[in-house]
Amino acid sequence: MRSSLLRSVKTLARPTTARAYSVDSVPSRKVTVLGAAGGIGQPLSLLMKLNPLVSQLALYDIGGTPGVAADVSHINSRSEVAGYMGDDQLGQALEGSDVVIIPAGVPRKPGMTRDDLFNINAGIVKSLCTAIAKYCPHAIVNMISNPVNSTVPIAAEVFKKAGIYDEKKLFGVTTLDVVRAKTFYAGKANVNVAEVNVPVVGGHAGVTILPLFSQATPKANLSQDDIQALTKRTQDGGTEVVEAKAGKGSATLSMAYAGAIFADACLKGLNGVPDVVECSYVQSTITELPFFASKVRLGKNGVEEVLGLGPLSDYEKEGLEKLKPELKSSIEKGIEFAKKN
Ligand SMILES: NC(=O)C1=CN([C@@H]2O[C@H](COP(=O)(O)OP(=O)(O)OC[C@H]3O[C@@H](n4cnc5c(N)ncnc54)[C@H](O)[C@@H]3O)[C@@H](O)[C@H]2O)C=CC1
Ligand SMILES: O=C([O-])CC(=O)C(=O)O
Repeated sequence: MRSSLLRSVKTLARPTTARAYSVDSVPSRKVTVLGAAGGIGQPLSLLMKLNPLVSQLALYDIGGTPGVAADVSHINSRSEVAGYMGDDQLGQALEGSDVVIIPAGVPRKPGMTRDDLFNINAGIVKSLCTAIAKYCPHAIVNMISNPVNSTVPIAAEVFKKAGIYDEKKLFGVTTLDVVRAKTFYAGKANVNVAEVNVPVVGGHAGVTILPLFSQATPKANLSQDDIQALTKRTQDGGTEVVEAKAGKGSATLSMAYAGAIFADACLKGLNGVPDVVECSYVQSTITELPFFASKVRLGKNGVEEVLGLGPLSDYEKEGLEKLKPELKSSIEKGIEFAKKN
């Protein structure tokens, strides 16, 4: 997955006018980024512009999108780029969209939890999802805005109220947890990072992030202390960046990368590429919780199959039980907000 994205980037960066891919064989796909002028939005828009599966790229924000769109549009890759700004243009940005990526909302500052963002971001997500229901009810939605554990249930409720909810099309983007787990594992196990796979399940906040290092490949003989340290570092990865940025926001570049990987997987699934599997926070029955992140097979309609957890170590089993109360209450908080407002 990552290597194919890098291949696309390299191909498109080549200084040649020859087409490195056949546009005719690739279906037209419109991707909309909501929050496109932000810290994540800008590099994510760049990466989506480099993706040859995208034919139309719509960049929406409450401000700043004309500049971002003009800038990105000069890149000599397949997609046509258009910028949209403000409520009046939201419908146009969304109309006909196949995949909507949402990195809109405020990021954390040091000392805050993701849940501290709820009060502002819940309303933003609700209004954007109301517009999605109206203008592109069949689009796949990639939710990045935090707290993901609650914003995905909010989106589901908004879509249910509008009568268009399709659980196969709503995804909480947890790819950054996987990206981090892979990087940290490769460092500790001293293996080639490009070959590493680690599923990360649960949710996207603190202890709800549960990396399954017992299933990591290539296998390495790590001590229990190492596994615990890797688990904690993955769970605290976002906080590590928030603290390093010291008040200037949270992960943006690594998130843009992760968001681009996940959107690319959704597009591949839509286009009928077989065996596209990524971890994502989706409606789920693999535990008693209604939303849960696990490996998901992506297909022409979005989620094709929510895959099970596989064998867990005792440490992971314990982690799974520990995360459930927090994840449950974040889900309930989202549902309650959407029902009340
Ligand atoms: N799922 C994940 O793994 C991650 C999620 N995040 C979350 O992503 C969100 C965005 O983070 P950043 O890009 O760093 O923040 P940012 O503040 O740099 O950018 C957010 C953008 O959203 C825009 N925005 C605000 N209200 C909007 C609305 N109603 N419609 C459209 N756009 C709107 C703002 O104008 C701004 O351009 C935060 O909630 C953050 O916590 C961040 C990193 C990882
Ligand atoms: O930590 C944050 O606030 C942003 C985020 O979700 C991450 O980096 O994983």
